[in-house]
Amino acid sequence: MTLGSSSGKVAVLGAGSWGTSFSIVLADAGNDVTVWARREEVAESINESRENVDYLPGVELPAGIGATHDVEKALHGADVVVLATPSQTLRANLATWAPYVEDDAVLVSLMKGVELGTLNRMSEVIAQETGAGPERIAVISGPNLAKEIARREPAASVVACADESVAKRLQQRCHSPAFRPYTSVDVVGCELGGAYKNVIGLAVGMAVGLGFGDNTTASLITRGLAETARLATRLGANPLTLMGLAGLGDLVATCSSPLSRNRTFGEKLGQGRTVEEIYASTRQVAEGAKSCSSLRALAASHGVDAPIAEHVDDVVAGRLTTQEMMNSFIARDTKAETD
Ligand SMILES: NC(=O)C1=CN([C@@H]2O[C@H](COP(=O)(O)OP(=O)(O)OC[C@H]3O[C@@H](n4cnc5c(N)ncnc54)[C@H](O)[C@@H]3O)[C@@H](O)[C@H]2O)C=CC1
Ligand SMILES: O=C(CO)COP(=O)(O)O
Repeated sequence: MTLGSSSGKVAVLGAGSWGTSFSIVLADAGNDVTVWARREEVAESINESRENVDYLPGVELPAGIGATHDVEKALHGADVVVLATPSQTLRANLATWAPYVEDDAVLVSLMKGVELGTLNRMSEVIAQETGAGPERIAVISGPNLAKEIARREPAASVVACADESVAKRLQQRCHSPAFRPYTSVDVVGCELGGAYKNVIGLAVGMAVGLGFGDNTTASLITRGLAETARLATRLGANPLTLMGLAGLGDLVATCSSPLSRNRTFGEKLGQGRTVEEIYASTRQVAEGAKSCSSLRALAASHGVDAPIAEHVDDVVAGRLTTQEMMNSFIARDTKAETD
């Protein structure tokens, strides 16, 4: 199956907030979209009421979107497969899904996390579990808060694939009246920008929860970007990617918006809630709460200094309080800004 540039069948695997919102983008761009939902009742509700009541209540889904609980049906005839589950579940899911993926279909990750244990990025997990080469693996990442995208508020994003011609065809497949994708060949930079901004979002949320203002959050955002760029460039990313939509753009959206689950998770921690209480209060994923640990380990394995990932991981693991984290940031050994 060869990737077309105008329209075609797209399978979106994962009917949470982002899988459903991105399905709207794809349908608006002219694709025939089938969303796979883990729970049968979610698929039924999308087909019958044109709404995903659990993850995107109040948003009418366009006619170009159908839903199913049957993954084989979703994948049949799809030349683009969009992966939109929580990062830590991807490997186990792909083990089941891979036999049904059409030969040559392009696999697109929307996920913003790094796998615990293996420290693999999502594109690496996809390659290992499906055998797809880099020309069949892409990432879409940028400042794309699901609820705003679902309301068709204008936004831009990055479509990254090692094969630029594939990135260009995918760009056409998801260019809608409200969604403007740019191409990139920097898969590593886009993935690490997306995963790291969640950890910085947690730290900013903690600062907000503690009652601190814009100096504190701007300092965390700026040093967070430096930390992200330090690790990403060590792993081969183009530094300019981190200054772009998948780096700075997404960092700003996440750290500024009350819609961000990661920022909200951090804010609750700053207000004194426990990690267990926060997990119990929402069914939605806050990727940074897991990826703080994998990014910390990834940075350590490459000898990269990652104080924000380290401190956030310590808070999430209960080894530090949020106030101790802030005190420790200020008390660290002093250094030059550009070191
Ligand atoms: N929500 C947003 O604004 C954005 C989210 N993302 C990323 O997209 C990915 C998915 O996030 P959301 O859709 O927002 O999460 P969500 O929490 O809203 O939905 C997750 C979906 O995955 C399903 N799921 C949970 N565990 C599963 C498992 N073990 N196997 C299969 N499916 C499972 C859930 O039923 C749900 O449909 C994350 O990596 C997130 O960082 C990226 C850009 C924007
Ligand atoms: O990735 C996102 C926006 O680009 C969504 O952020 P949260 O997962 O923190 O809600």
